[in-house]
Amino acid sequence: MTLALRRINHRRHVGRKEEMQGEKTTSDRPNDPGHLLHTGARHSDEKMGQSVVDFPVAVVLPAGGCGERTGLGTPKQFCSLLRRPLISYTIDTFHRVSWIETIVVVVAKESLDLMLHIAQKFHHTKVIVVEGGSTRHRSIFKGLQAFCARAGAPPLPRPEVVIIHDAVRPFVEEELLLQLTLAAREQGASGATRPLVSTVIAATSEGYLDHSLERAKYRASEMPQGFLYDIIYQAYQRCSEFDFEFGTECLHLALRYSGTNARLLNGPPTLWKVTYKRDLAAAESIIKDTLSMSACIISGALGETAELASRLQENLAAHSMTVDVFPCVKGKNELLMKTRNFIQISETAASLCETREMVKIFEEASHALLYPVVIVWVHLSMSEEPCPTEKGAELTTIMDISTTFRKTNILLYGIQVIHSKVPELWERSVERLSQITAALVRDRNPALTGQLLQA
Ligand SMILES: Nc1ccn([C@@H]2O[C@H](COP(=O)(O)OP(=O)(O)OP(=O)(O)O)[C@@H](O)[C@H]2O)c(=O)n1
Ligand SMILES: O=P(O)(O)OC[C@@H](O)[C@@H](O)[C@@H](O)CO
Repeated sequence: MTLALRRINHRRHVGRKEEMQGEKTTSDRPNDPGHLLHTGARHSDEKMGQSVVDFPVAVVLPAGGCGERTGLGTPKQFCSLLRRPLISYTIDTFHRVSWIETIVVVVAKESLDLMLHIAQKFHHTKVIVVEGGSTRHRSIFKGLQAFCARAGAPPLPRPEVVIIHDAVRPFVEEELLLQLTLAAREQGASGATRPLVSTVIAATSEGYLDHSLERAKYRASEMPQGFLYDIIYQAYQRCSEFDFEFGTECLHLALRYSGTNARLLNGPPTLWKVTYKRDLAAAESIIKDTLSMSACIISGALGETAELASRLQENLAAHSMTVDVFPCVKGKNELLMKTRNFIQISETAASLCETREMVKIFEEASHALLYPVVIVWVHLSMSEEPCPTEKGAELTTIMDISTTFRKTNILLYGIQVIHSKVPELWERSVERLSQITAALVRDRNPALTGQLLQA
């Protein structure tokens, strides 16, 4: 689908002076990042969702704000996490849901071209970009209007259910989307909620406590939210200027203007919204956690490298990494596509040819397009005095090919480890190798690519 750019009237976003939203809620269950991002295998939910969602579903992602509360010059939805804009992570989650047909992204006029570029660069082919409004509600309404006949642009197929989700909430689960969609189809509206962390109080105009609310009776309203398209569209058609300007709750509009009481669903702690600068760091940390949970060691067939592979596998488990070991990756393309971290152990630089072969498969499949792939090349030197010229040659090779790989988001690191005959020295080297490898996989720092580190 070509990306259609709809220039619908637009006025600049004027920062709303809303109460600062509460902090991210504390986790009432382990914040397991593993399921948040589709970093490899497709989810079985997609098949399940496809069987029950036999009606058209679309998404509207309001992304027209300027992110004033981050204090950054770039609107937070376009700030990079692991060299990819935050909004692309949110889009990708919806993009992978097979029963979602269209994703309307609503951005400020000055971000239209940038958003189109992001959609094209990261293959977000379900995306339609429209111009937003001066407030979030106005932007959402612009997004909904993309499904109506508009002068100068063909309307999009009208969905039965529309999911509205803040573009700056990157961690949303497909299972929740399915529940909200089915609830919205049945009830007319549905929304995700979380327990309140702080108590809500009302202040007098002089700045004193007027009263506080009984926290147990209230919930925090999060996103995503689902609506029968006609319900929410009618609500926005009837929405007052005050609500357009100062409102923050779509569920309220559905109740007030369409008489629809939304069904409320408990959402996971991952629904938090990136609001402040520190939330960007938190989001990147969660993405790194997700990407560094598993790895594949390619050990070659030699006894020494296989033995080191097994030691490394054991030690990386202590870094909460699930590691598979294979002598080679020939014929394992499916495995390659599910893995983001590779550790190649060899006694000679010749194995870098196999690395090149692996990277060729990644490039053909655009495997590293959305998430960086890490390759740690471990050179096991059986000689206590490695030959300096050989080491120099290896370093040059590593530096050369890592520069080429980085262009396709593949990060190649080198580590040399000397197989000392002194057991204590060898043990220490293996431990250091494990720590360096775990750190390289976890941090995915482009600055260290092409180096030959010493374990
Ligand atoms: N005129 C606006 C204002 C906000 N949003 C979007 O609504 C979502 C939630 O809003 P918020 O977190 O408040 O974003 P900003 O308005 O950008 O933040 P700030 O209030 O700090 O400026 C964001 O994805 C934001 O881009 C929008 O589409 N159009
Ligand atoms: O006020 P903000 O623009 O930061 O947040 C908008 C929404 O995310 C917020 O109102 C949720 O509680 C959903 O209704």
